[in-house]
Amino acid sequence: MKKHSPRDTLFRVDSINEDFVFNEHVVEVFDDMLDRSVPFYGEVIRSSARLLDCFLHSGDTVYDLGCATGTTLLEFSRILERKGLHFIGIDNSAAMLDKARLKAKIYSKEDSLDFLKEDITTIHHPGTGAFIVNYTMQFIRPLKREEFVQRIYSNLRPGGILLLSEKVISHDRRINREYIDIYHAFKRSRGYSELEIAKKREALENILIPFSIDENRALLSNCGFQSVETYFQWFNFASFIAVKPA
Ligand SMILES: Nc1ncnc2c1ncn2[C@@H]1O[C@H](C[S@+](CC[C@H]([NH3+])C(=O)[O-])CC(=O)[O-])[C@@H](O)[C@H]1O
Ligand SMILES: O=C(O)C(=O)Cc1ccccc1
Repeated sequence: MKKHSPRDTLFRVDSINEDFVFNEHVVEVFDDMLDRSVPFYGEVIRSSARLLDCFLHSGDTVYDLGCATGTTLLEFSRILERKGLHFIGIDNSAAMLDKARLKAKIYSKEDSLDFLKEDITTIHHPGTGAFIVNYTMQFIRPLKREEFVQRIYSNLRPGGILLLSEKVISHDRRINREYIDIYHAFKRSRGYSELEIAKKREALENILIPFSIDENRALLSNCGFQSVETYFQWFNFASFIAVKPA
């Protein structure tokens, strides 16, 4: 998939000096950016697929909220091909969805994947088997998150699951600082310069607002999810499974 994605150089020169938005410049380099900015991106997707395999039944529908260019659903449709699931990606960026549809076509998956332009905070898709929300709730205003998760909960069928991946913070200042440094070292190892890392950090300030693992857990529990666990963590990145009671 990387073949189709030019390298992310958005923060190399003075091309972006404003808050981060998902415009066409971002979309063009987006797959390369996620691949180099999210630790174990592919492993999180494959682990998520395992959980879908455990919890879902044939005929279930999976919605990927904030699906971006559709990478996750393409991988699911490959791994879970024989399970008889329906995969639908939702995003509010037309540019992202254009790219997602193009990729689905390139990989001959147009028949098993659908993409909808909707606001993920106002969805109405009752009876859903699973919602995937990867690296997207972190962009929703904190005060709006409970309503967002509540809506996901009420749209799940009994026994359905939410798989949530987020950048997280620690309220222990020392640990938090070290995790951020480790993450920046990871980005340097993936070819980003100090300046690019610093500029990106500034652009995301007040836009990407991470909760701690405990805050995310509490949020999920408060909305009715009784079983909540993490299934992946790498320093300040974590993935959660939350199951709606059957
Ligand atoms: N209110 C909203 N309604 C619809 N879409 C939204 C909204 N807010 C943001 N988005 C969309 O959420 C996506 C977030 S990217 C998720 C990565 C993906 N999950 C991945 O695993 O590849 C993360 C990132 O860009 O850092 C973008 O495509 C936005 O257009
Ligand atoms: O690039 C960064 O520094 C980020 O934190 C961005 C990010 C993190 C996780 C998912 C998507 C984007």
